[in-house]
Amino acid sequence: MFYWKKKFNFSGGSDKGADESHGGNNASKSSNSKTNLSKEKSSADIKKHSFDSNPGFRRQTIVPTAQSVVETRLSAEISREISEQPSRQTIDQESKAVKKSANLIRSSGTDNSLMNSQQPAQFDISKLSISDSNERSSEVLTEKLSSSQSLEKQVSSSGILTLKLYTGDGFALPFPLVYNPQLLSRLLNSSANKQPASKMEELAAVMENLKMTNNHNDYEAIPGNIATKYVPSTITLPGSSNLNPLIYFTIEFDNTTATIQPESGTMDHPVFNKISTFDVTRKLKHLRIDVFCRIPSILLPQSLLNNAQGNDVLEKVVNNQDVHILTHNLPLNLEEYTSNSVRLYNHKWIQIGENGAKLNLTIDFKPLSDKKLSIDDFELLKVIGKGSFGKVMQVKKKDTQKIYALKALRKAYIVNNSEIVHTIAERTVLARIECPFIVPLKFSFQSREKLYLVLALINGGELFYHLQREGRFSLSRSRFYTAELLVALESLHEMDIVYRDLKPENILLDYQGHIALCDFGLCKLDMKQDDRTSTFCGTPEYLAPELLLGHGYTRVVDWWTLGVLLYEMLTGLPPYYDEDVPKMYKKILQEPLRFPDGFDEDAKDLLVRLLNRDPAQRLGANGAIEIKKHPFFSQLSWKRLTLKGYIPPYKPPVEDTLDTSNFDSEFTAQRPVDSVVNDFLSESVQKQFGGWTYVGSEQLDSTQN
Ligand SMILES: Nc1ncnc2c1ncn2[C@@H]1O[C@H](COP(=O)(O)OP(=O)(O)OP(=O)(O)O)[C@@H](O)[C@H]1O
Repeated sequence: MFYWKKKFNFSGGSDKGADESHGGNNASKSSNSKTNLSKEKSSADIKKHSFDSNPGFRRQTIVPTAQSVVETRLSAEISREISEQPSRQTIDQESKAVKKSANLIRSSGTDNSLMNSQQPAQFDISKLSISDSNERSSEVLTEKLSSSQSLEKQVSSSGILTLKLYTGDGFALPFPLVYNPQLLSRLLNSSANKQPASKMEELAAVMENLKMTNNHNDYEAIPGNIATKYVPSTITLPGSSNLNPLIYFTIEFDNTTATIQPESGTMDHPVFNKISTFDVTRKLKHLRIDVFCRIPSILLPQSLLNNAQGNDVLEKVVNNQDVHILTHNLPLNLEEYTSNSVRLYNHKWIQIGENGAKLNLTIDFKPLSDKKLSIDDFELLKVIGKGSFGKVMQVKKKDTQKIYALKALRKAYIVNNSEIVHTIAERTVLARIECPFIVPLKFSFQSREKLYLVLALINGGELFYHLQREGRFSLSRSRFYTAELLVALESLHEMDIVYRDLKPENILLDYQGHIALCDFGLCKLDMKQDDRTSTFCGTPEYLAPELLLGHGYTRVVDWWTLGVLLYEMLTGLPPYYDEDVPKMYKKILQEPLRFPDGFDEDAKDLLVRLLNRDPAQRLGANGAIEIKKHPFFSQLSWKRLTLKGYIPPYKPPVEDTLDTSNFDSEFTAQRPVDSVVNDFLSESVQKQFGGWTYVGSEQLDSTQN
């Protein structure tokens, strides 16, 4: 898409030094050498950057700053112009500039033929509301901290879960394999765990038998349930000394995943003898087990290869992608165990598939006292991204060997940019929320200079990166992501949290291709159904009209952004995009919503309703359920979706948790260090970070560490 090409070439503005160690809140964002626009940069600044050869434009979030107030005024002025109300008599220095921009916009000319549902809402714009500066005051901070303190359970829920996986049995493939004795015997012999030659003889007899019973002379396919008995679980491909698993398992707890590959055995009967540990910081009810196969297409019968098109599973094999075989949620009931170590399963055979597939395993849970963590408890592996206030690294927790994402934030920058409230809000939201589509916080801790968030590592890449590569997504893929995001936003709203910054840049894909929403820096807490706020923040392309008009908005703004995202996924372009940001704001406020020819009717209807400029009439104004009931989602079972029960339409290429190939090499090539800083912060400032620490229970401590 042209837009993506342009975005990809969007030139960064001032580069004030992105390194967290070198200061500045101007860090470039992750992926593809982001623009180095400061987080404070207004959208008016953004428009000034020319499209040239600088790769990797990511849209910048606007956070509430003095500049935002100017922006709010600008928006109000624009709407004043649009509504053709008389402009203000007295013009101060700031509003002069504003007026100039507004005139500029007017002279550019617009199409005023509005669709009915797109009529700009009639807001009273006569009085300007200034940015919700209360949100930033330290009194409010103290209030928020104490309210989150009282809201949180003071029960410890931390511990370590140890899983020992011994062996499996009864795994079948969802498609047949080629019966090519030569190829198969080569495979059997090349495998690290050579199968006895008698296996080939046995298979020949089975095939002979099948041929007879099917009365079929040229039978070339071994049925999927029989093939697995003869094909090794791991093979060494010619010319390689690496062991390649043909079947592998992922164990997922609280979005932290372990990939377990067999060490020997057949696909039907894999032998593992592997141990994996998980940090428990919340007592989830299940451990999720997924089984995948990775079959080289050479093993598919020619007749299947010829007919692979249109068959999801076969297309994956042809394209060298892994195929999902089955999912099982293993009950844990951890909430029953708080003080004693317990063996939950003892060498037990667990039935995990309908057709007799089972696993033999042991699971132990050991509660831990809430030990405070420090950076020394982690091995720093790779830099994977940059946020505005610091970098994000892939790390290994030394005791459990689990891989996480660690976000380090420098306190001095947070204080200098009056971001304490938003930072604490991010940590609070992450600790409270239990939604499968939101990246969970595992731990948070602090030093005198820095704050640290330890998050599940989501390594399938940003949705932004995938959309950028592919230009647009298919209808079913867009529907899948929209549905999972709808559930994520719904769970935030249920906790009276408004998200405010939905965009592909803040959405990660996990190793299976499910959504994980990240970056909660713009969330606002305690926003009940009809509560209003007026902070001017978000991302220009995604700003809702009521937010632009600056007269207060409710959490319904999130449904507008969901509409913008769906439109962008389907067309490759946000609905009212313009290079010139003030023009874009004007379009958001008044331009009709247009669709390309042949646009799906249900999608169109949903978008018209989500992108309704009147928040009171917008779909979702009465809760997420309204959106869930729309015909666009009629084929979905929301229950199944919420259990991650649908196989994602796209599986990112992810080997295991160590795999960082979906992150920009600009970051992964950097040396992972926790930079030493010597900022001095007074005790009273330090106190404001008192509630940061989290090790599984809401320990809102008042001490430094
Ligand atoms: N849990 C995670 N797993 C994998 N990558 C992550 C994770 N969290 C963040 N990242 C990567 O690090 C980048 C920066 O993180 P994030 O957006 O949270 O920082 P930020 O400072 O809040 O950014 P912003 O400047 O948008 O406020 C993300 O874009 C993403 O690529």
